[in-house]
Amino acid sequence: MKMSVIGCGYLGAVHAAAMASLGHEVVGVDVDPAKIEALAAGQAPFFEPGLPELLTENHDSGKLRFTTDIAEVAECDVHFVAVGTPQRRGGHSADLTYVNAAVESLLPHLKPGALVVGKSTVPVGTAERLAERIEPTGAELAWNPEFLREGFAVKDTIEPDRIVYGVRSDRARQILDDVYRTAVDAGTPVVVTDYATAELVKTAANAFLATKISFINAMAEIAEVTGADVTKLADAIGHDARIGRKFLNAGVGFGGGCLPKDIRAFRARAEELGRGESLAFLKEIDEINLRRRQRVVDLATELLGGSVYEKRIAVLGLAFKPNSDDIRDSPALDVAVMLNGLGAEVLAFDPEAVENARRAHPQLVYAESAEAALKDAQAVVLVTEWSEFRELDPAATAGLVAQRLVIDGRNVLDPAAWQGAGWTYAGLGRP
Ligand SMILES: NC(=O)c1ccc[n+]([C@@H]2O[C@H](COP(=O)([O-])OP(=O)(O)OC[C@H]3O[C@@H](n4cnc5c(N)ncnc54)[C@H](O)[C@@H]3O)[C@@H](O)[C@H]2O)c1
Ligand SMILES: O=c1ccn([C@@H]2O[C@H](COP(=O)(O)OP(=O)(O)O[C@H]3O[C@H](CO)[C@@H](O)[C@H](O)[C@H]3O)[C@@H](O)[C@H]2O)c(=O)[nH]1
Repeated sequence: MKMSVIGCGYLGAVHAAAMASLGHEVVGVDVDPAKIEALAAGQAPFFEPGLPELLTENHDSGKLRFTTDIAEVAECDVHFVAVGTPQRRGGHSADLTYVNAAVESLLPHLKPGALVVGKSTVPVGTAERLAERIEPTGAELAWNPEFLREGFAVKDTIEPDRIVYGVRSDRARQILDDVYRTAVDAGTPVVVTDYATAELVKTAANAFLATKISFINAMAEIAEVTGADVTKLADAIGHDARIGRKFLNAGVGFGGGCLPKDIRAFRARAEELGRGESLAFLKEIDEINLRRRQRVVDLATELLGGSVYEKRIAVLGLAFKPNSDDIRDSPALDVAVMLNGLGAEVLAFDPEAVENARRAHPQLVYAESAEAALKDAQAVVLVTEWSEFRELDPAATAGLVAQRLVIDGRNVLDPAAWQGAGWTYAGLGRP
């Protein structure tokens, strides 16, 4: 099948490459010439495991090409819309400028019978409105939210755990079945529904995940004043299959280009719909989450004798999570910026995110390696749980620092091992 992917960011680039590897003929379109230039040369413009291989493979087979010229999509039967829906400046709602612009740019190039497929995360009601623009051209709209996780994006796209179609016709459903033939034939659950439900499934899923993380972080806050261990608590409640252990890792909290903005936009949309009270709890979820960043800074202050001013602090991690170079709303970067703002001599390192962090925060000092960041540090703050940080040897690391103080913002180090090597260890919600 011939298809286009409009918007080749974290979601769109992976989607385009994955669709090509499933045998489709794909053209990826983006308004950013630098991104398109990299992708057209078979290079991933961001860090995502498995993406470079997929791009090279499909580039060589001729199944995948990239362009900034929207007119090149005219032959396509299916058009995925995967542009960004960031938080609106100065507000909480989603900025739909890019979705609207992408759809408007597509309209003159849609052939009758073409299917436009919304993948971006949008406020409920958006698809209904966009359909009014698309249907007069003889094309149709479907909403097909995406659930991939950064760091696992290739696998999540090729082998999703479920597929959701919001459709208005059986024909649209059949086209989507053909798009996802490999997964459908492998028995992947497919939920076929209307636009509003499809849009809501996505925001509800992210709201639930955010709630689960903030729930355990609220337990961490209680653990901190009672001497309890939130990691043991998570293990114990997680053994209950109705609760489950996943997404119960307490720490510096959630960030990234999705969870924070999606819960805010969901709440804003509920307010517009006159149901603000239904999602009022998401404000608490957001606040608990942001408090955890402050908690790391407060711990550093307390353990460094009441002030971080002119204290040398190694910050390990800048990306919002490991296996990603994404720094959007990153708790790790936020902690580095807060410490720096308090006058600490921060030396930050991340295996993949330094370049992005440097562009956003040139005032920070970045190290070339974890060892370089640790050198002469008076405190070590681990805020993104890359495996190279989890595997640090406390005895060897002790030789690099000026003072053996580690704040484990992700609760991934073994407190006994670090304490055994002479370190003061502080986790979040664990003694
Ligand atoms: N990143 C993820 O893991 C993920 C997962 C599921 C859903 N989503 C959703 O997918 C959407 C995209 O997210 P992302 O993380 O890829 O964002 P992103 O900012 O990385 O990418 C968006 C891309 O769209 C391009 N763009 C903007 N306007 C355009 C236009 N008119 N025509 C063509 N291209 C245009 C931008 O240049 C950019 O490359 C969002 O709605 C997000 O919530 C993201
Ligand atoms: O127990 C946990 C699990 C995650 N996190 C943090 O939560 C954030 C989000 O993690 P994750 O959900 O793995 O990352 P994303 O790639 O942003 O994926 C989320 O957002 C995507 C975009 O909407 C969805 O497609 C995915 O299904 C959804 O998991 C990160 O900062 C993690 O460090 C925790 O603090 N504790």
